[in-house]
Parts: sequence; structure tokens; C-alpha cells
Amino acid sequence: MKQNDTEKIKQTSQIIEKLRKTNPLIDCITNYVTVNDCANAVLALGASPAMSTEELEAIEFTQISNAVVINMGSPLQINLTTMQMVAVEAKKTNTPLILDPVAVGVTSLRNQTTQNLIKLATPNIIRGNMSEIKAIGQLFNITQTDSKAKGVDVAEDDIISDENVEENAYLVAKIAKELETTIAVSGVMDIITNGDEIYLVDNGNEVMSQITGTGCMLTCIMGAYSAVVNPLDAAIIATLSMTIAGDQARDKMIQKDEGSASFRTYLIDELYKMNAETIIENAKLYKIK
Ligand SMILES: Nc1ncnc2c1ncn2[C@@H]1O[C@H](COP(=O)(O)OP(=O)(O)O)[C@@H](O)[C@H]1O
Ligand SMILES: Cc1ncsc1CCOP(=O)(O)O
Ligand SMILES: [Mg+2]
Repeated sequence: MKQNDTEKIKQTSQIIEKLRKTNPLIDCITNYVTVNDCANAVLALGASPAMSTEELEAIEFTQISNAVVINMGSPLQINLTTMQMVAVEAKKTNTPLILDPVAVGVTSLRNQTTQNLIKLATPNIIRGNMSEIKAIGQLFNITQTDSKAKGVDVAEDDIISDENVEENAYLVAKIAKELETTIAVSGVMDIITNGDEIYLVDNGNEVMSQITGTGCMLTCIMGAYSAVVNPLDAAIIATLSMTIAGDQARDKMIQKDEGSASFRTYLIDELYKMNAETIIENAKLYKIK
């Protein structure tokens, strides 16, 4: 039986208010599919999003941002230059850098871009699904898994389950240690590790995978919390906020006999209402190392 880490839950729940009081500027270089949802998610939790992708203002925007998020969802050629400039500037200015390597492992462009960005400027957090993180392990010759990535969603073989979660968690910790970063893997269960400590989050539900953008929103929320706390705590409280909001939104959708479009709206509502009490009441957070 896994034991809930009540101390960590209590400690990280306090970060919610800290973010609302601080209202940091979060620059998100992200994809055109989910950009509006990401901006609203960041706003709902009390940070200030800027979704600037223009190369000509990339350096200036990075210099005034409190954290920057790079999401590879739609890697247009013009965005690739911006991503590179922003990553380098973020490292130079000690600004937290968060990477969402959407669909890495699927095309050579995404593999090269991910490798290049990680080598140029180690992100403070890498956030992806299990297929994407396995692909990174393979790209850097850290792990030899046989991952067959499937578009932007997790491949069937890589879905995290009760049976494989520990094995996957130690695999991810190995990648995090080697790359000297914090990695957050989302899925049925979420894995968060800085290579030394490993946490599992068992909140969230499958409706979250039936709208697009929950992964992208989660990454931007990690960016927001990274502006006020260390990467591991930022990844934990972002995941708890997002998955608990997802559970509340699902309950409301079912109660009202509605569908996934309503769920999408309720998800933002629940992020807007999120507070320490809701986290403490609902969080399922386990420390396994
Ligand atoms: N079947 C599921 N059960 C519980 N939570 C889920 C499920 N699918 C997705 N989530 C949650 O949705 C969010 C996005 O995760 P995921 O769908 O894995 O990302 P991506 O969109 O990048 O593939 C995470 O907070 C994750 O916990
Ligand atoms: C469908 C799609 N295509 C390119 S990016 C994107 C959104 C992916 O979002 P998420 O990883 O949050 O599901
Ligand atoms: Mg994703």
C-alpha cells in the first residue's frame, strides 16, 4: 500500500497562493493548436501569460519573463529560430526554462530540435508523455527502450499502469539524472523526478486525454510555478493542480450529463478556483524514492 505524502502535499499546496500573489510573466513559445487554452490556464492560476513567438522580440521578451516555456507542438521553421534564441537567453539570464517535446520520436525534425535544445540549454523541467520521454532516453543513448511514438499522444505500449509504473519511474529517474534536469511524465499516473527523488501522482482521469491541450496546459502551468519555486516542487504542484481540477471538471460534466466541450470550460473554472484546501483534501501523492 502506497502512503500519501501529506507533508509534501501541505508544503506544495502553499505555492498556489504564492503564485497568485506574485503574478509572474510567463512567455510561452507554443503551438497554434492549444495556445489559447494554455494562456487561459496560466491566467486562471494567477500568472501572466505572453504567447510571443516572433524572433525579432524573442530576446527582449525572455529578458523580462520570470519563466519561459518551449512547446514543440507545431515546429514551424520560424518558431525553431525563436526557440533556440529563447533557450540560450533563458540560460544566460538564469530564467527557468521548461520544455514540452511534443511528438519527439516521431519525426527527424522533432528529434533534432529536441536534442539541439537540450544540448544548448538544459531545461529546468522536461514535461511529456511516456512515449516522448522514452524517445529522449533513446536519443541521448541513456536507455534502450523500444518506444514507437504515435503522433502527439502516448503510444498504446507506453501507457503507464499500476503494473509498470515503478519500472517506468526508475527509467525516467535515470534519464533525469543523466540530463541533470527534472522530468515530469504525464499519463494515467504521473511520474515526477529530479533523478534523486521520485514522486507519483494518482489524480486525473481519462476525459483529460479526450480533449487536446491538457498536456500543453500542464507544461505552461509548470512554467508559472517555476517562476516562484524550485523545479521539483513546481512540477508537483502543477500536476496536482491540473489533475485535481480535471477530476472536479469531470464530476461536474457527468453530473450535468454533458460532454468534452463542457469539460474543457469546467477545467479552466476549476483551475481558477484551485486553492490549498482543495489540494490537501484531494491529492494522491506518493514518494517512492
Ligand atoms: N487516463 C488518464 N488518467 C488520469 N489522468 C490522465 C489520463 N490521461 C491524461 N491524464 C492527465 O492529463 C494531463 C495531460 O496528460 P497527457 O494526456 O499524458 O499529456 P499529453 O497530452 O502531452 O500526451 C496530465 O495531467 C495527466 O495526469
Ligand atoms: C493535436 C496537436 N497537434 C500538434 S500540437 C497538438 C496539441 C497537443 O497537445 P497535448 O500534448 O496537450 O495533447
Ligand atoms: Mg503533449
